[in-house]
Amino acid sequence: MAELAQVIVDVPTMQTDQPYTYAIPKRLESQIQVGMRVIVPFGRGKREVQGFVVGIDQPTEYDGTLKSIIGLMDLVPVVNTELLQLSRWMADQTYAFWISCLYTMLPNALKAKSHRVVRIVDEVDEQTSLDLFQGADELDFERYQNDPQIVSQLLKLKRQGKVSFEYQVEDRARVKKEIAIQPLMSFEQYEDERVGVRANAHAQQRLLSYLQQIDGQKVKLKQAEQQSGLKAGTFNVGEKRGWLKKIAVETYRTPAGMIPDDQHLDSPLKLNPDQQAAVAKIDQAIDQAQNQTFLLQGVTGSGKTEVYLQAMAEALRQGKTALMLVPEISLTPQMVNRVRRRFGQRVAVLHSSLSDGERYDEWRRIERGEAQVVVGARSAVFAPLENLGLIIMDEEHETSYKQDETPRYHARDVAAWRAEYHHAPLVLGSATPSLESRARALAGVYQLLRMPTRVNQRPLPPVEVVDMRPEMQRNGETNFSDRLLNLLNERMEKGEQSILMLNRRGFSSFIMCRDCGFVLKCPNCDISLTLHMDSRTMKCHYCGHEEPIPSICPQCQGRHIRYYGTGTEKVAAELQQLMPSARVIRMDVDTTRRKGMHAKLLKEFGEHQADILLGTQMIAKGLDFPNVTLVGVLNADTGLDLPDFRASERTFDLLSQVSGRAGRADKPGNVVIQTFNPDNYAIRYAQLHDYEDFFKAEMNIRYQAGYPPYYYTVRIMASNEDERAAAKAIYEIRNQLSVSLSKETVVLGPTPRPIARMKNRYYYQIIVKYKHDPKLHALLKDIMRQTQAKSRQDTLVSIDPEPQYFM
Ligand SMILES: Nc1ncnc2c1ncn2[C@@H]1O[C@H](COP(=O)(O)OP(=O)(O)OP(=O)(O)O)[C@@H](O)[C@H]1O
Ligand SMILES: [Zn+2]
Ligand SMILES: [Zn+2]
Repeated sequence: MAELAQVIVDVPTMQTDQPYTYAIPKRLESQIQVGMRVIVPFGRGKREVQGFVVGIDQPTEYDGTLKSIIGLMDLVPVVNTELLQLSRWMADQTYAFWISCLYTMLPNALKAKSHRVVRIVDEVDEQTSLDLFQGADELDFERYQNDPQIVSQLLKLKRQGKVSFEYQVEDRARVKKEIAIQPLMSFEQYEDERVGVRANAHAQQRLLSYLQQIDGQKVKLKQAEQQSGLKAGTFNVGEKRGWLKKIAVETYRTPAGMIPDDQHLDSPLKLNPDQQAAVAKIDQAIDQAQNQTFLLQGVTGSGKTEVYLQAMAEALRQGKTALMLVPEISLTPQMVNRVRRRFGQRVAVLHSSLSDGERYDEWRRIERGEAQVVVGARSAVFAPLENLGLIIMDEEHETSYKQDETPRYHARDVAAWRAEYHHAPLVLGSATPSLESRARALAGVYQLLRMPTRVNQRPLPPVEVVDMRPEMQRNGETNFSDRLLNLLNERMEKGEQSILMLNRRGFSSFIMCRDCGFVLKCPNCDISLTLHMDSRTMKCHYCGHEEPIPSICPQCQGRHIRYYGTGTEKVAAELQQLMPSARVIRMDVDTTRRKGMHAKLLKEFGEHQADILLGTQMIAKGLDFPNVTLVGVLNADTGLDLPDFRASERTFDLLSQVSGRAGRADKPGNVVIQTFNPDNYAIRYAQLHDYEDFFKAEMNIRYQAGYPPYYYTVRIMASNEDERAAAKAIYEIRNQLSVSLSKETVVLGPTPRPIARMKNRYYYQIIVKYKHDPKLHALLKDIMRQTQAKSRQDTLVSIDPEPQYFM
């Protein structure tokens, strides 16, 4: 009789996606649990891999041929029952491997790295032992793998059967330890010790008093030094005298901006009637554990965040937990602090600028129930909160909620799954809901909650659209219309601030030869290289290729190379010329790359250390600066003519969001949108703050063209270094689909992908549009299975349900 475990192994080349059965050795029987990571032998040889226990069977008879689990990596499960179920569902929905879904849920620190070691298995001569292995019985192969001499020596030993190559799983999650002191005596005993200490040995006397004072408690050494005013040396003396001992205690790395214990918390604001109505509806659903989805459609500055905060407070009052998702770029310190000042220590924050260690610490605080409120970007949707009472997704229309690599999940779907699991409400909030969500609200699937006006009846700012064509004829090439310049100067004089946005979606600075028109392109990909002035190089944003800026045209050897495109740098330079006394903060990928810079720049702007904040899309969302009364959009057009049916929706969203940054407090605001397409409907409706009419117009276009939300879409891509092979693969898939799919389903393509070559691979794609096709899911799973099995032929196939981009 033996117990058996079902294990999903971490083998990237795995052809199947099924759990493997392993025997549980007697010594592990009492410890092993579902959701733990284990180390198991896999395949031939001594290869050891990591795996997840996804099931434990009843004890059964077995014939003894099964391999046994080698060891446990965890003392407690890292994935609970809920997340285990979720991972399985996600694998099915996104056509991904179960193991990748499991890993996606865990913080990086818990993702194991397979590590190779060389172990001596038979006697080797002394010389070898000393030279190669330094007397030890194994060596770290990763360190020597690039030394051909050592490698060949090792290979020789291997042929002689003296060493084995092994895979070892190394756990990267390192708990941070700190030194603490532990008093060893009772109050009276310390009193007795005083006798043996000279009266003028003040430090030691003080230490004794301090130890009496802390009354047997462990105190971190740093803290003890602060509290007692004593130096580390005195504690060493205390240790020698047996008064205390030093121990290592587990500690959390503190992410910047952490609220200290004694911080006073903000009290909730008094809600206006719209907010009150929304909160009441959500609270009711929390109290009754109803799995209702709400669409909170509130204009910019209508106080959606306050609604979220008060609804979360209700969940906590009910003894439950709350999860709030926001797009990465609106996860600003301003926003995080707003939540922290409301809920203090109960908040955990998960965002991408945390180090692996910090993220792991936050994750553990959640997992242990120490944090009951979680705020975070996309992957925070997997936060191991138990007893969820409410999930919020702010800016629900944001495309960054969809992961664009496998597993290609949409956080909105995952959130909906979890809300259902916990019988909890889900609140989707936005000033410009996605067409999909708004259509569901229209159909009654979601409950619509509206907040059509700004807090305190402040008006939405008037928006002017400036046609840049006559401006260019008048003033030559410029990024600033006369109107925008006038307003900028006026704000400066009044001591008010402005935000300028440079729309850079699908757009970059590049160089072109004026003589022959040559554009420098990436040698591996089908796109032009981007100019980076800070590193003085040309970079490819897809594959990372980098080369020096040419001074001579590689094609015609001419010397007239021109810089094209309006990078923020160039705009900042022009602005400085036009307004020499303006203080400008530039915010883009380059100036915010260093950790903490994003926060620092926003803080400076908030403190009015600058008059103008000039930035890319990253400044469009979430910022709430009362002194900002002017917003300028320098180029509304980029992005409008991308080959993507969502281009207009994105432009409308972006313009509405950024306009919403103006005039949020007492002073009224203005918005100027510069464009070469003043008649475009997305720009027109954004000018009028008219979501409803934009929605109608756009829905009509989607209906005509048969796009979401009228149809669902799946994109299937095949890539290969050999272009013909990629094309052949996609044609085969297409043929396979066409014979089985329903009449209503449309297959578009095959076509080369708009960016046809990336990292030296050619891409071909088809788009499947369908309304209801019962066979499609199974067919796609088949295709995935077949193509994985054929992966030796170097063709990669990916299946992307509801793609957000078609580039
Ligand atoms: N009931 C209220 N009373 C007074 N002020 C409020 C109230 N609710 C919100 N505010 C304030 O109004 C401002 C705008 O609110 P908030 O940032 O929550 O709006 P929002 O709808 O989330 O905006 P956006 O979508 O533009 O980011 C904030 O400064 C907030 O503190
Ligand atoms: Zn040239
Ligand atoms: Zn490239």
